[in-house]
Amino acid sequence: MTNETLVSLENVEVHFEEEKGLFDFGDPDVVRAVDGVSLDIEENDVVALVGESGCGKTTLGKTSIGLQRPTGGSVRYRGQDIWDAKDGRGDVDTPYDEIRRSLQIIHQDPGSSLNPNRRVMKILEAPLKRWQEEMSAGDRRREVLEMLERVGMTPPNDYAGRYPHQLSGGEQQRVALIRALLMDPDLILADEAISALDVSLRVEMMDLMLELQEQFDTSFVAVSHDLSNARYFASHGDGRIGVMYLGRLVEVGPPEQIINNPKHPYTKVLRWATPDLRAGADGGEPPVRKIDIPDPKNPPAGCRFHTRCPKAREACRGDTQPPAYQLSSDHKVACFREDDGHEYWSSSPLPGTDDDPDSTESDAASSVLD
Ligand SMILES: Nc1ncnc2c1ncn2[C@@H]1O[C@H](COP(=O)(O)OP(=O)(O)OP(=O)(O)O)[C@@H](O)[C@H]1O
Repeated sequence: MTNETLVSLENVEVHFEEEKGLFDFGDPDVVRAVDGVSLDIEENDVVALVGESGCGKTTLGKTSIGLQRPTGGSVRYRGQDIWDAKDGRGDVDTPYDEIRRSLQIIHQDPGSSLNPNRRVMKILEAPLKRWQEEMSAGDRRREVLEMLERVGMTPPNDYAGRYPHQLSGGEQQRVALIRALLMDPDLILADEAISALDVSLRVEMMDLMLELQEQFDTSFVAVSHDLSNARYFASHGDGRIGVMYLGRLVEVGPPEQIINNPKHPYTKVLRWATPDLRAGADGGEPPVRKIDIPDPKNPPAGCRFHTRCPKAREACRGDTQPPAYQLSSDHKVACFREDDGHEYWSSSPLPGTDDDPDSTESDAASSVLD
């Protein structure tokens, strides 16, 4: 991994205003899908975003590739603010078209993103026609066939002549991956790109993405609700796992740190909730006080996780959200417990937490996540 920053998110917010009914005159409800996230994505980087449904993974992923406009903060591609480039504000060093080409996406359901009326050859020639206008028709076809062969779709001529519905889910996802790569992108967002595949095909697809990542010098942001898959992808790609909770990035770090030595109490919950990873100390009750995830339209003050956290104290529900404490060059945690001098340590444990002297049995429930 080189240290050149490709995409830099600084204090990014994405707040969605919910539509009101015709006779509903109050202020619109605001969903804080992403709320104050900073993250640098390097060249040849791999970042796997994990967290419960609705925590903002997809929104953050789309914001990283310029598909979602943030309502606050900035998103830069090689130093150029993406939305300034789009709106033509200030001196634009990198044109928006180039940014769009460099930041690509593959979706969970490739079937719906591939034109059902076009054969694979036509689908895959399109990006080359658009971005490499000087390429001859013969070279274009050769390149497409070579890519099909590279991803194991052989004989390539046969696959090139098929329509998307004549491909399996795994083959459709390969075509979507080739189409993204033919744009010669710097970063691909893989949004739950393997979750619709049979379990047996998931590792194969992750291996293929990582193999091509090396060959094409591309970075990946992978959105996943499964911590084991995120671990596989991030560890084989020499990358990081980012754990999200209610719009916040609560921990980001190398996969082995996140799995074997998680620092944020919420990361421990995620590990507990992942059967493949639940072992030893995690074997018993879930390390959480309440199952219910708070409403993202009305998130708790202070640390977003304090209503469920078994370590929460009075200081966690104050006005301040925990900043990201840097534990090592690539490991950050947003929990007051990482600051030895924080008032957390002198404040009273909240009722029902591990340190509450009046607490008896944990009132944790037996199932935590969906
Ligand atoms: N266009 C939108 N308009 C309004 N609310 C939205 C919009 N997109 C997302 N949201 C809301 O923002 C929050 C975060 O959604 P997002 O899809 O980013 O979460 P996620 O972690 O990717 O969830 P999942 O794993 O279920 O896809 C959710 O409460 C969702 O309902």
